[in-house]
Amino acid sequence: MATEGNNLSEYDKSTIPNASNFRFGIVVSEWNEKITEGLFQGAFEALKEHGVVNEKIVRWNVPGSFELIYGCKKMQQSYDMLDAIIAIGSVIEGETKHFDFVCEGVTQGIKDLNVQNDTPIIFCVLTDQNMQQAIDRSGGKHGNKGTEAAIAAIKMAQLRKDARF
Ligand SMILES: Nc1c(NC[C@H](O)[C@H](O)[C@H](O)CO)[nH]c(=O)[nH]c1=O
Ligand SMILES: CC(=O)[C@@H](O)COP(=O)(O)O
Repeated sequence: MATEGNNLSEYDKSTIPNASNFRFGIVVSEWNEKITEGLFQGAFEALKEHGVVNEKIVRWNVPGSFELIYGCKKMQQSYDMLDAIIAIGSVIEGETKHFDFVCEGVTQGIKDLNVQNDTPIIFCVLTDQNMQQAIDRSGGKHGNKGTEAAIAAIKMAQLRKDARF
């Protein structure tokens, strides 16, 4: 298992650019709220650790992970000064195939937004078989995917800035 043996929150802090001049958006799904709030806290704290002030972080909530697509699209359109956006969700498998369609839909939708628009969107959507797997990846024994997503957002913001010249 890719995450097994690794910790989502561990990284070499010396390799991360100073993010104090970047602005970030975070769109958070309200489904499995305890998980998504844990992911948000991981992302928020990592951004702050690398110099981002509260005023440079915009948060919107959406009902579920499928709505992350529309929420991120509108954030791209509404805030052209954002350097990157983080999409946070937690999809947990149930009895039916709905899990498959939600996961595939949000994956493809966020991919499309990255292709069609210039503000990068980081995919911080957990797709777990059960609640324990989600707990383990949102501040539990495997670390916090929100932290990983924040670092990815900083790196992509820097790449986007460098690519302009
Ligand atoms: N079962 C989960 C959902 N389902 C809801 C969908 O995301 C969507 O809000 C609904 O189909 C209306 O369009 N969402 C999650 O984020 N996590 C789940 O486990
Ligand atoms: C990902 C989902 O929508 C899923 O949790 C819904 O559960 P079920 O498949 O049992 O209806």
